[in-house]
Amino acid sequence: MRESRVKVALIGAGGRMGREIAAVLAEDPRLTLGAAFESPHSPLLGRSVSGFPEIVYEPLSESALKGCSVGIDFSLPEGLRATVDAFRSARLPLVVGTTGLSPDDRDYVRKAGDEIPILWSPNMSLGVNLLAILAGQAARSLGGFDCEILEIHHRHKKDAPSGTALFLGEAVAQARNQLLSQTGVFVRHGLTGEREEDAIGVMALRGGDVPGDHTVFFLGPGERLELTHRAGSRAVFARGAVTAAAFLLGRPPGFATMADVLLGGERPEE
Ligand SMILES: NC(=O)C1=CN([C@@H]2O[C@H](COP(=O)(O)OP(=O)(O)OC[C@H]3O[C@@H](n4cnc5c(N)ncnc54)[C@H](O)[C@@H]3O)[C@@H](O)[C@H]2O)C=CC1
Ligand SMILES: O=C(O)C1=N[C@H](C(=O)O)C[C@H](O)C1
Repeated sequence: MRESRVKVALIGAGGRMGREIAAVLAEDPRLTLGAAFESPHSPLLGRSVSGFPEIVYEPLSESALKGCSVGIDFSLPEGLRATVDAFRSARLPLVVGTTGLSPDDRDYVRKAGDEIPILWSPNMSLGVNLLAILAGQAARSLGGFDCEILEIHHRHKKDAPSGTALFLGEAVAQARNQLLSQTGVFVRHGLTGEREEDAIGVMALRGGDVPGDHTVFFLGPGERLELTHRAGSRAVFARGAVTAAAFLLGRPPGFATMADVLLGGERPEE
């Protein structure tokens, strides 16, 4: 029988998230896997993808994108610009979940929205995107409280703090009319002196197989508020990524976030 489902090009297909997304696509009624891209140095090249015996891991190329209608990237920042360029040339929409991006990388992704539908979000879960809104509201309501953010991730995570922790910090900073790049404190060690009043501490723990925990603390005189999100497994991120890919299909060029997909565009600053 001819495959009628929309084909997805998956970048970072052999990684933890890539494999999780392939598993979601194997069950999805509308979208399926069309191509599985891996690093040119990956030992997986040439091997079949689990659940898709006809598809082998290969390095990204424009010719291999043919037949695919949308891309999903969960890889590393190093290769991201080349991936964005390939999707711009092919005029295909792209979902990016990769974190650890520099401010310039983020601008590069955003700018691609002039040419293709593109979405970047450091966290594809509904709960975290709502948490960013709640954290912004709390920051506005709890003037004078100190804000600290703590994240915990598995031992294999390569970037710190997590993209989500930075996103939450940006939501709090924005609600206070500040910039996280100016008020964020990412390390404390030794004789640090007293806490700066406007500081937003963003701290990372690593260990075990934790899929992703984030807590935003508001610490005030005699009381504290803790807003926590815990991902039960990576499946929540994978399902979110596939939903985002379906969202981009048929849309005009533009930059989107998961707030557009899951919350009708409601963002932390609103
Ligand atoms: N936005 C979200 O909801 C989430 C984002 N992430 C982020 O996704 C990224 C990947 O996470 P994991 O899957 O845990 O990492 P991983 O290290 O298991 O997988 C990354 C994969 O990308 C491949 N890769 C590297 N360079 C490549 C290139 N140029 N072309 C194609 N493939 C390439 C690697 O060989 C590896 O297989 C990280 O930045 C992580 O923080 C992870 C979970 C959720
Ligand atoms: O690397 C991970 O695993 C995760 N990365 C994302 C991040 O950096 O925020 C999202 C999620 O928490 C899992």
